Amino acid sequence: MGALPIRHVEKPWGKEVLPCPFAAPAGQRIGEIWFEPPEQLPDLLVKYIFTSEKLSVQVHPSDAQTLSKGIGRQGKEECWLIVAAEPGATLGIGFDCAMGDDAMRTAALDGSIEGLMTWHDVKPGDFFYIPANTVHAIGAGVSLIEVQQNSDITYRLFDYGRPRELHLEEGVAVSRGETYDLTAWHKTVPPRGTQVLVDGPLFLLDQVEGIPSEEISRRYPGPLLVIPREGVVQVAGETIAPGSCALAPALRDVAFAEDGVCLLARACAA
Ligand SMILES: O=P(O)(O)OC[C@H]1O[C@@H](O)[C@@H](O)[C@@H](O)[C@@H]1O
Repeated sequence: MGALPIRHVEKPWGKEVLPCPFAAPAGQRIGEIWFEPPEQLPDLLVKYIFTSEKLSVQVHPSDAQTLSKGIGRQGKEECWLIVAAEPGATLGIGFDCAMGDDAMRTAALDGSIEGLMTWHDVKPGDFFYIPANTVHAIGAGVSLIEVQQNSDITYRLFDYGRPRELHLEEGVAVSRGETYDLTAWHKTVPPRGTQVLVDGPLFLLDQVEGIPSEEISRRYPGPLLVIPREGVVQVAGETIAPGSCALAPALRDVAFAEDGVCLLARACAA
């Protein structure tokens, strides 16, 4: 119980200098900080992502697609809360115009896929849910918190010529050549206040200011992850500060500060 172990993941698009309270080990370009999923809540992975360059143009399969391929129980849906963004920072999500498989394959091969995607300007507090099969590429100059299904199945369609593996056929097979529906999947999250960010069907995510209401308590009847954003929380007596993520056996084991803000997350029953 308590603070989850942290894993630093090097990425070609990561950063050698991370924003406070994080620190990259000397000489390493860290792109992701993972909080190792605990046994009691194995289906969710929380990460901080820090970018100095664009990530690959990529797509993830759904639960049904991974199951039918025999490559696991979970596909990968994910969501992003932007915590910092340099001026002009963007995220590529979906396409400006509808596109078929052949056009997508050709565009991925010649790199024009980047220009066909819709690049959304971002600022702190922007929140995006990325359903499986949505083609996406996080841009340069952002720090974000990602909550995702605990699966590492990423199909890269295009990687700006970096010498990493691509997964063109698998990727095209599960990609939707569609516009991203901002009305359905984007929210604006003020730095304070209580707000439901994700309401299933795969997981729940809430921002909570102060002491959780009865309504929030009903959404979290069992083990949950607590991610402080502003101020510390105590989880079973352990102090958890911003930049950490803790497992709590239940909401009653968490002492929230009246003026604190944190994120709560749990997976939905399979
Ligand atoms: O394939 P690269 O560019 O390293 O990006 C991989 C990363 O992409 C992001 O969109 C998220 O899905 C992360 O969970 C993932 O680790």
